[in-house]
Amino acid sequence: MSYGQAFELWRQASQPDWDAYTHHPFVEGLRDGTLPRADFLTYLVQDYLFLINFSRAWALAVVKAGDLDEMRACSATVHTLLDHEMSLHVQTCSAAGIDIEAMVNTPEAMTNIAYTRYVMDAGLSGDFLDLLAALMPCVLGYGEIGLRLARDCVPDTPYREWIDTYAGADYQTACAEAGALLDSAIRKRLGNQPEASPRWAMLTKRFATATRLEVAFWDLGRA
Ligand SMILES: Cc1ncc(CN)c(N)n1
Repeated sequence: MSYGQAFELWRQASQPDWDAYTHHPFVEGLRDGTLPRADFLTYLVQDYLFLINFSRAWALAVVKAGDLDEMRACSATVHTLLDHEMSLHVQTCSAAGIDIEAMVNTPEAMTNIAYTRYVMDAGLSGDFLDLLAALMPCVLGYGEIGLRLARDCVPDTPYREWIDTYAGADYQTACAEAGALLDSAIRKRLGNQPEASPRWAMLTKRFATATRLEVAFWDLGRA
């Protein structure tokens, strides 16, 4: 599955952090089923809080978009986050006796604050491309992780539902559309040779920083 040209270039430029993100011990624990349930639930509650702020950042992308097609693509992502991805968190936590009130009343971990506010700042202080560069590791990294784990996980991992959410058609379509949005937004603003633009290095750096914040986010589940 390809998520577009800019993603491929930024992904390569962000090594070895990209692999540290997508092959983190937490991810391997999901794959082989050894991740302790308590760690998973700690992560899921923090991730629920993360997704609330992350949805706000995609809503900011609607504001920063340059035309109706970009607005539609960003608002579709807000909808996917709020009405699909977060259901996984609510249902899994509810089955473990953690209700929504308990989730929203959990204090945000510092790493969580650092990540979502970094993304929000990219959008507030920068333009649409700055914001997209900071948003992409989240969306596309989980797409890549989901596909790999669906292929390589042990058959009886208790984390099959999580894996299926990110490997599933809905999430993979969202990834393909996000990658296409990124390529088209770059082409519209920087032309056909974006790597030659003076902005390219900063955009690459934003993607790399968000990737490092993803690595740190997995560690929340180990608290
Ligand atoms: C921290 C984080 N990064 C990415 C995703 C996938 N949208 C997520 N749910 N949480």
